[in-house]
Amino acid sequence: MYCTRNITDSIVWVGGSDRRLALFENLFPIPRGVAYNAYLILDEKTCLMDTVDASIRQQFIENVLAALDGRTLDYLVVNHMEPDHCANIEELALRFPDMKIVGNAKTISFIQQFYDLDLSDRTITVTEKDTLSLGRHELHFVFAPMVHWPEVMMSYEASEKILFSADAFGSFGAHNGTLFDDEVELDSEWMSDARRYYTNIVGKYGPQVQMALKKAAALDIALIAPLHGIVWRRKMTEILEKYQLWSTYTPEETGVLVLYGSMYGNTENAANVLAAMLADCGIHKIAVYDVSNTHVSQLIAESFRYSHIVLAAPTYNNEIYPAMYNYLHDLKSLNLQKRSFALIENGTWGPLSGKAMREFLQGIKGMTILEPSVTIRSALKEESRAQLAVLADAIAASLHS
Ligand SMILES: Cc1cc2nc3c(=O)[nH]c(=O)nc-3n(C[C@H](O)[C@H](O)[C@H](O)COP(=O)(O)O)c2cc1C
Repeated sequence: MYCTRNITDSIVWVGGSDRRLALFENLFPIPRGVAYNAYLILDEKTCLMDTVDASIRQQFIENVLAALDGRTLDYLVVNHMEPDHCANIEELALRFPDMKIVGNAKTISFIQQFYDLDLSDRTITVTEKDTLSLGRHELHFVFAPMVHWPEVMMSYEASEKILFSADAFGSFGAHNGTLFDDEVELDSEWMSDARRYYTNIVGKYGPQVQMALKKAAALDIALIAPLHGIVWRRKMTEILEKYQLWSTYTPEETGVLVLYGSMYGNTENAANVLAAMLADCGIHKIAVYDVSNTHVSQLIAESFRYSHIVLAAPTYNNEIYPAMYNYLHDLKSLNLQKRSFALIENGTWGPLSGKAMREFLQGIKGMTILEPSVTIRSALKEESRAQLAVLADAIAASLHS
């Protein structure tokens, strides 16, 4: 049975949710599931804005057919060619032989790479200068290359002022019947999932997101309809402000993120002691995570959030403890910048993890390493505890500067 909601009188959400998938992109845990959004515009012409993942194909087709109510589908606009949004192009092409597929030149070439579909006479290739009239509704195309694939575009519907934003402004999380930002717990649920989605999937492309935000700023937008997560209509400013911070790598919180790895508990002890010292210094925005039992996508999201990051890791075969290494690798490849770090190393016979972490951080833009770096030889002693106290003071001074 179909399951749809209207986002306006003439535009229907025809997407769906998957609560069975454990890992999005086979990488990211999604305990709250994930939604794949698609939208059908009903006018003199009918126009579908993207499709959905193969996992919810049946629900999606039922939704589209119900919303069409016997009409045919004239256009499919493909804003993003990632398979979780384009998995039903073939199915729709077969069901609606007269349907035209609308995309930019890259989109059309990607369709041919993914599918064996005869596209002759079926495609409309658009540029940013083109418009597509559906009757009362008119679509304009706003290219957003590398947010986060090269073909990505957003479509702006001028009569109802709707931005179909592709993956931008999307989030993990299945819909609970609710669809709009004013129907959900924004801060406790959706914003943290939007942060984890953005930072891990789009985070590397801050400059490209900035370009897309500038283009969006020139539009009069009443509603943002992304391909994942909630539809933004009342709290658009909140997500736009977050995108401004995330895409410029500006911390959301002036506070301290303490990340530690530990086998026998001694580095963990040092992390806890430092956190307590920071609290004694009057710092209360502190978050402590064990890198071994917190998914790296959460560590990345928190790293985009906090201004100061303490890394505490044992030495492991003359290298960085593997779970910390894995985090650092992601952090660097996702291009995080403008952070103050502090380092705590541990080792029993030749501590080297501090030096190795320092080298790893060296290439990060706008990065400061606060001194002293603390060395622990197996377990914290009075001497290394005193070093931690000096480090806590240095972090406090940096936070208050
Ligand atoms: C597989 C393995 C490799 C290690 N490699 C080194 C090393 O190269 N250099 C060193 O000083 N300690 C090394 N250690 C020892 C730990 O780094 C050291 O005991 C540290 O204090 C452990 O901290 P923790 O109590 O937080 O787990 C190694 C330990 C293990 C299990």
